[in-house]
Amino acid sequence: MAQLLTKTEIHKLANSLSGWTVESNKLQTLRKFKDFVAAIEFVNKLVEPAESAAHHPDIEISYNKVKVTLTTHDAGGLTQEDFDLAAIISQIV
Ligand SMILES: C[C@H](O)[C@H](O)[C@H]1CNC2=NC(N)=NC(=O)C2=N1
Repeated sequence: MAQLLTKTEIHKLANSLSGWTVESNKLQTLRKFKDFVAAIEFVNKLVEPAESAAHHPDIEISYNKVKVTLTTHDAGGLTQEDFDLAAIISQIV
């Protein structure tokens, strides 16, 4: 299982990642699309990278907005796996 990152490591990694905030041991990003269909299309694009990494985002959909939250449930906080997946998700349009 991936190891929990220290606060210093989290701070450093978060600084090199744009568009994400760190909220109580979670990484979060909010993406906005033209409509619900476009939001769902984005969510569908998260499936392959999540399955490949065996690491899965928590997802909230509200009409045209998608909130993606990353945390490592097994470890009880943020690990390198969350930052790796965040970097991949950032590339998805
Ligand atoms: C066995 C399996 O790989 C684990 O349970 C994985 C699956 N996906 C996961 N995703 C996330 N976000 N956190 C986890 O701890 C986690 N655990």
